[in-house]
Amino acid sequence: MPSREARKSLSWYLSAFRFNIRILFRIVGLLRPYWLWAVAAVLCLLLATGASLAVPKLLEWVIDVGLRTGNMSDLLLAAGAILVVSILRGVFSYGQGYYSQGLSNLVGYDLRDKLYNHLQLLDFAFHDDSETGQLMSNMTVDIEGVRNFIPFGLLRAILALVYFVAITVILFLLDWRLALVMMAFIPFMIFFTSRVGVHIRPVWLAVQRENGILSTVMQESLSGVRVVKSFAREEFEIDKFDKQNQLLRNYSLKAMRFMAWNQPLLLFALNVITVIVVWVGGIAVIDHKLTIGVLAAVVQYALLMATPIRTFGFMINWLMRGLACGERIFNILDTKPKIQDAPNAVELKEVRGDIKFEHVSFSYQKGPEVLHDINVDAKAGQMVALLGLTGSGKSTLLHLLPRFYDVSEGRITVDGHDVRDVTLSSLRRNIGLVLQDVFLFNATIHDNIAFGVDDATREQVIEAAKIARIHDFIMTLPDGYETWVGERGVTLSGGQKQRIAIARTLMLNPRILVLDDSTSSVDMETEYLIQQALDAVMKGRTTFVVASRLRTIKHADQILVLENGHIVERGTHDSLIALKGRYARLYDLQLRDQEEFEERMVQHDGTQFTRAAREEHEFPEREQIRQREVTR
Ligand SMILES: Nc1ncnc2c1ncn2[C@@H]1O[C@H](COP(=O)(O)OP(=O)(O)OP(=O)(O)O)[C@@H](O)[C@H]1O
Repeated sequence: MPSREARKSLSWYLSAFRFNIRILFRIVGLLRPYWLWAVAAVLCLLLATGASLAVPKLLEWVIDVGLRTGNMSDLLLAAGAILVVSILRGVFSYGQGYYSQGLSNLVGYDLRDKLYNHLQLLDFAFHDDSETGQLMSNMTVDIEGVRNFIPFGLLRAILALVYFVAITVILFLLDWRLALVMMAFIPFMIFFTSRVGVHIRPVWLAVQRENGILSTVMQESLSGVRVVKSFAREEFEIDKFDKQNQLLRNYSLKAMRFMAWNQPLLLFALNVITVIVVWVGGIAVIDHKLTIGVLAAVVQYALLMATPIRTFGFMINWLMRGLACGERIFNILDTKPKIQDAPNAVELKEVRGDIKFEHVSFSYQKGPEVLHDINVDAKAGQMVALLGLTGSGKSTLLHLLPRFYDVSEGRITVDGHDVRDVTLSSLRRNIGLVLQDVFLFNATIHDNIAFGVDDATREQVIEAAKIARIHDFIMTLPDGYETWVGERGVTLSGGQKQRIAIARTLMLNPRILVLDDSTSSVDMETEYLIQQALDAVMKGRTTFVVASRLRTIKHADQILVLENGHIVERGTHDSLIALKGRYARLYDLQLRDQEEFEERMVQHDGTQFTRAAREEHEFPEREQIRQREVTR
């Protein structure tokens, strides 16, 4: 009866084996669309193997027949046959390399597409939890791992197996006693290979994981390079990268150490056994029980056995690496987006824009509830402004409308349709978004504005840019609309980026607008332009806006004041001021100085301010308001 420990470890091995086999079958399944390539690769592989295995047999014939009879024509025939077989072997080896590499590239291409498409479909919740660097590493290093596994792991495994079985059969046909001696090698091979396989698999998983972390470190410090430099933390970042790089190097070296041991041990065991074969065979030749030709062929085949053995040692590494990479890729592919079309979802057509939040509560994944029993009734064309301290849940509320996340309780309707009952594409097509963190693509201004619309004309783009009050600025650039916006739009200011984002949203001509308008850090002139752009965009559309500008808030049909995820006050500007509650206090604290400044702005020509006027406006009055708030 095996001990409990042994049983436990046996069952662990079995379940690990089953798990690996499942991944292996899934990787093999990736070959299905290219089965002809796979068949061609295996066929070439078999023929190349057959050709190389024929050579020792021909050699035996040369020795035992050609040399003994001294017949020149027999010798020439044998030499010619060896030449032809060698040429064939070269041709088939080329075919095998061509088809197996082709196959691996085709599978790599497919897998990259599949993974990328899936990443595009996965919801916000998945991306909230994922690191960009890990995903980049999945897309590159892991796919390479699976791709390389096909020629170097899978096809070589077949090659090694075919070689091994064929040589064994030939050895038995040549001399079964010597073949039996050779078979003593098999237990060594199984022992060494499985040991290496078991140990190297977690090491490769660690290598892939650390690779992902390294990508994350790199991606973060490069995209945050301005923060790094402004805090003079270059040394810290270099050190962080170096530590992670060392970790990756150590794991890679560990994997190589396992590898490096495996092959020499296997080859040593094979050589010892070959010596025994020569010794046993030599005695048989001396006793005239065996011809020299047969012994020479047996020794040749024993030496040829080194090829599959070397391949086994090598292939186990690619196999385990491929399985580790496959596991990471399939983990993503198996993640189902939680936000997707219901089976009987309908198209949202001819949207009027009536929006209702009915008893909506929401929490992120397993976190605490951040919105509690939210009720909003926005009629088509109305503007709803959200106001509240930071972290009160304003952005979260906006994100529920286009179904970036699904409500935990209650429902949200557009024209009476629950947003979960309509198709995501039709819902999002009708909702224009300008979010807090404006993201521009590494493309021209034209392409950035036209992003949501296929085949948008330059006229349409210019029209949108004019409404968004960005056209005049674009025309001052040497390349105009063809100006290349750098990665993340770094060549533009915050206010310019925001207006391009507004133009991009305008291109969609949506009936519903969601604006997370928190660009409070721009200068007054830009602020004025953004305000004009927003006014133009909101006209005639149902708008939900997180507003920091008084004009927006004052003109809202409904103002919702949020506090810790609750709507604590609602109404129009005047009714809420009269209420003298939280809104009135926020107004005093944040907005009143804007109003007074706007009044003065009208006296100046609306857009131009002197620095003195701005300072005179901003500091003393804001200070007085704060004083009022403190003494209240
Ligand atoms: N992706 C997320 N995962 C988990 N919690 C989140 C996530 N986004 C926001 N939260 C939490 O939800 C709460 C509400 O955040 P939200 O961003 O909606 O506030 P906000 O009012 O828009 O703040 P701000 O004015 O600063 O943008 C906060 O406690 C925040 O920590």
